[in-house]
Amino acid sequence: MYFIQNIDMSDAIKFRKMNGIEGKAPFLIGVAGGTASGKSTVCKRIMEKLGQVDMDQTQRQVVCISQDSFYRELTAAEIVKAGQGLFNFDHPNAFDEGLMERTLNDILAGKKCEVPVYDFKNHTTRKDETMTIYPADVVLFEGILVFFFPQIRNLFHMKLFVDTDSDTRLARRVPRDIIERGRDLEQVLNQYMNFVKPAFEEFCSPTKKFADVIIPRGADNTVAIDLIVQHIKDFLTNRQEEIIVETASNNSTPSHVRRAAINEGGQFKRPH
Ligand SMILES: Nc1ncnc2c1ncn2[C@@H]1O[C@H](COP(=O)(O)OP(=O)(O)O)[C@@H](O)[C@H]1O
Ligand SMILES: O=c1ccn([C@@H]2O[C@H](COP(=O)(O)O)[C@@H](O)[C@H]2O)c(=O)[nH]1
Repeated sequence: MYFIQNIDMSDAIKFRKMNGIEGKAPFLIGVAGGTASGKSTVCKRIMEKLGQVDMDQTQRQVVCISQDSFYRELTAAEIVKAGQGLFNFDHPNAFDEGLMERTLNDILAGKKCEVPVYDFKNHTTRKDETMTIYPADVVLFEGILVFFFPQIRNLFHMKLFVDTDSDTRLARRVPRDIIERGRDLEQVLNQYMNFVKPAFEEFCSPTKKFADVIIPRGADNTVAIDLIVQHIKDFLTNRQEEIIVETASNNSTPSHVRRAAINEGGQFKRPH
């Protein structure tokens, strides 16, 4: 058994990625938690600490997808209700469970996927735009109900629950929905009291028991985030080692790439 000291991508890994020879299933991490608990912010911190944010999308080893992309298309009558804050976006029926499951299975099969982009202002997915998800080694999937559906929950290799108290969540949701999602104060508060809070208690909060790691205080909890980042780094290091060994011994790989993999192997350190 050998260890690699850095996690930079080698020529061997780049060759495989560019030629679609990804093969290996990514490590799939589910990130659940109530609205405005800090799920996206925690995922952003993890990506930042892994040096993924400024990287080209095609080269990223870690990618993040939101469950918001999987809100189902509403009927004309439902869109009118949504505009009045009278549609329940916090109920499991608001999501396209089938599309979510098919997409995650494609991602686990190492396929490149197109994911819808959700428009909160109009309560619909953008007709002319999708987000391309390139094969990666680690995929974060965040959303209020990512642990609710058993078929989806069972796909995760690691489950995180961002646990932020409801006062803080409401205090963050109000300005966010007004500034970023085009709502007014009355609409936000009515929706919160009628749908968001009851649905959190009925559908989201009970899924905390499925989590492997609960993150109190969300992105403020740097200790928890650092532990998770270290776990991902360990996974990436092991994955890189496996790919280098396979590439170096695979005769269909061009010889210069095999040589690069063997050279990378020269950096291996024997354990003490
Ligand atoms: N630790 C924090 N301190 C202050 N503001 C935060 C913190 N975490 C998140 N926020 C803010 O709260 C809002 C909701 O956070 P976000 O990460 O989008 O939550 P979620 O993805 O769970 O809905 C955003 O405006 C974000 O900037
Ligand atoms: O059209 C929509 C769709 C969703 N919502 C609300 O969004 C949150 C989930 O997103 P978070 O980023 O996790 O807060 C959910 O509570 C829905 O109520 C919406 O208001 N309008």
